[in-house]
Amino acid sequence: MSPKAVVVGPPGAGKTTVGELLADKLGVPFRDVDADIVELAGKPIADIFTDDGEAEFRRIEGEAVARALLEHDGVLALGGGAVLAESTRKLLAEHTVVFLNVGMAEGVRRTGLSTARPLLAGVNPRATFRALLDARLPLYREVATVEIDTDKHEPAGIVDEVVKALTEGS
Ligand SMILES: Nc1ncnc2c1ncn2[C@@H]1O[C@H](COP(=O)(O)OP(=O)(O)O)[C@@H](O)[C@H]1O
Ligand SMILES: O=C(O)C1=C[C@@H](OP(=O)(O)O)[C@@H](O)[C@H](O)C1
Ligand SMILES: [Mg+2]
Repeated sequence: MSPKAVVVGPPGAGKTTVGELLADKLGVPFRDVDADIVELAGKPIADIFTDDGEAEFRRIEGEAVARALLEHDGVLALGGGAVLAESTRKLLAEHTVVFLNVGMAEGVRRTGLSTARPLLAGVNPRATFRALLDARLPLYREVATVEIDTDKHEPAGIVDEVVKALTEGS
């Protein structure tokens, strides 16, 4: 059993939103590792960061991704920082991985109103987002089968692009 597609990318790229629509389109189930983590920990992600720290969140995340890759055969969305773990990047080498990209301005706009992402909750979200992109872009590209820029398109259009890119690549 293996996911039809694993979706990675920065916060606000639309992994959850587009991932769900993509699963609908392909007629397969959708699973989001962030939701798995919330269920496992029994509390929201912001509370895990506050109570237990980022390192503990990443430990739980690494295990949750590994389990989901084994168990899920639909579309699987990861959290934006899952690719930071080398062990996760190694596992992803065996999978079809869709990298949804988003630029700093649009990423900050999309995530700006939410308090659910503790990493972006600081005083300067634009600088934080910029630094996050600089650190992670090479990692997303290392694992990606296809890369789709989401800045200028609605989720439904992005789904069509993903399906096209995956069909062309297979
Ligand atoms: N292509 C898009 N255009 C406009 N808004 C979007 C797009 N993709 C996602 N969004 C919005 O951005 C926010 C973050 O989307 P989400 O799917 O949670 O991203 P991620 O899971 O990658 O962090 C949501 O409010 C969502 O509706
Ligand atoms: O970028 C990150 O490090 C994170 C992104 C979040 O998921 P989304 O990318 O779905 O927002 C969530 O896993 C956590 O807040 C950490
Ligand atoms: Mg998400």
